[in-house]
Amino acid sequence: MTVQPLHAPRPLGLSSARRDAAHFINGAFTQGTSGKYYDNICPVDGSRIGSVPEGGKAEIDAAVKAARAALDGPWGQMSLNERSVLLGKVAAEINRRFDEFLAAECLDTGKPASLASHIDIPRGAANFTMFTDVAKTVSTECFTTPTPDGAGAMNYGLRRPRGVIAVISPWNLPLLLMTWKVGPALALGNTVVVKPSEQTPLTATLLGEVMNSVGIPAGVYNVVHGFGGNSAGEFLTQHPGVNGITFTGSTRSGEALMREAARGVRPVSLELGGKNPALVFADADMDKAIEGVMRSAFANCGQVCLGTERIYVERPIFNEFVARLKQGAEGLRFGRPEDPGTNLGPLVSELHRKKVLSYYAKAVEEGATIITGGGVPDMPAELAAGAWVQPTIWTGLPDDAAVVNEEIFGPCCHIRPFDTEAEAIRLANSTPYGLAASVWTESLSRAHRVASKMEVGICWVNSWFLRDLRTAFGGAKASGIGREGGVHSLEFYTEITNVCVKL
Ligand SMILES: NC(=O)C1=CN([C@@H]2O[C@H](COP(=O)(O)OP(=O)(O)OC[C@H]3O[C@@H](n4cnc5c(N)ncnc54)[C@H](O)[C@@H]3O)[C@@H](O)[C@H]2O)C=CC1
Ligand SMILES: O=C(O)/C=C/C=C(\O)C(=O)O
Repeated sequence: MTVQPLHAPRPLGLSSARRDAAHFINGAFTQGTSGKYYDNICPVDGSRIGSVPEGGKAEIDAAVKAARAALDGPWGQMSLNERSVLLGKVAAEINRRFDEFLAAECLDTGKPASLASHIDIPRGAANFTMFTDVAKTVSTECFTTPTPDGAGAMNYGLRRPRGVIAVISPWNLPLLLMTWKVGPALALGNTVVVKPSEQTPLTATLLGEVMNSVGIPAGVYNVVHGFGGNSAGEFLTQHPGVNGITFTGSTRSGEALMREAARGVRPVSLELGGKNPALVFADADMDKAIEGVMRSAFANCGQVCLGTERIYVERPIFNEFVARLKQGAEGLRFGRPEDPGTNLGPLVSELHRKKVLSYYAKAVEEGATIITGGGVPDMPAELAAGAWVQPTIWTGLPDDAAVVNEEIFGPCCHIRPFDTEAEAIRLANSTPYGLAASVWTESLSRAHRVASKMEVGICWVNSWFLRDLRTAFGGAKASGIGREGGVHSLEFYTEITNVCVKL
């Protein structure tokens, strides 16, 4: 494990004025009326980035009312083509202000700029262009229906926006995951109230400036900051003016949110936790498998819901695989986000570090062999207050160990050997979760056979996080309800009215 040499960090390009978050309601930035604030802390070094206002019922009510008024006003009158032009401008403006978005995301999360500039910010922009294209090309159904008089009837579907959408988003890929919901919601004519994660308020705030500068009408995009339970998040999901709720985050919060959504029978789209397996067969291309599994276990410091925390390796290649993954993990470089050589940032917060370290301790109690890591790295004094943890690999745990069954959301994984394809499939599926899996094999028929048996929403073969935004994205079992992406987003963000015309 190496620690980045400390050079003077290049400025992250965010002016001090933008380090304090603000609500964005009805096209205006506001601190709200609750009078409550909390500090936004940078996980790289524990420094204070700025302040964040905590919204209460008044801010949520104002945001929902603004969203409703926009729906009833100019936004609701716009054609898909007009919305498409405006959302294209949003994407272009994010790209024009790329460095500011990058700086904001890196400050909030501590993630390497090399990662955020490759994934988070470009995807944040792309999420605004992709869904108008889908909406323009996907037709609704049409049936001709025989009637007793012989004249018949014609049925056709009309899509209408669902209304005011509550977007509750997490901290691990803040801009990417928030716009993954805001993009399609707006493309399809809805308006939104966003409650970003309390830990990553900056890019959602910055997006308010973009919305105003390209002429998105006031009230279409609203942001209220705050916490989840008994705070802005819960007040938003409870608000009777909200017509649908879309959420990415933990399964436990998803359950709470679903209870709120039951009032008024509001639809939910939930993308929740995972305990994702990788199956590595003896015929896999070892270099590709190591590269892919390295990313899936350690990218974003393991804080990706699609990440791999359980690795099953066919016995003949088990020792080699473990040795090579260990070598890879030990080659990762901690450092400040702006240092180009950094490929491992801190966890998002000290609180999350406590959770991850509690699993590191539990692994020892449960009898794991620590192949590498297992603790906190020695960091230079300037970074010592950051939320750093070592990338960690374990072997030797029983299948019922907590560490093998519960989502940790850190840079860690357990590796276990298997002997038969049937055993690998059984192990992969023996979890309440069902978000993602990856299968590594050079056998075409095995790849298709095993993929078809995975009880997950997304199965990659010989890859990981290879995303086509037109595909269905979401989780099976306790990993979620519903799918978003491409035409699937149309299902959640619109209501279909069937028109039946008697001829
Ligand atoms: N993408 C994913 O799958 C993510 C999974 N997680 C998992 O969740 C664990 C806990 O992390 P948290 O930050 O607490 O995630 P969380 O799921 O509690 O938070 C995600 C979002 O939901 C909001 N929220 C929480 N409770 C709510 C409620 N009752 N009503 C409305 N909104 C609510 C939060 O304010 C935040 O905006 C992590 O350790 C990780 O295992 C966390 C973040 C993302
Ligand atoms: O939409 C994507 O490509 C990425 C999704 C990642 C998550 O949902 C997550 O990490 O929570």
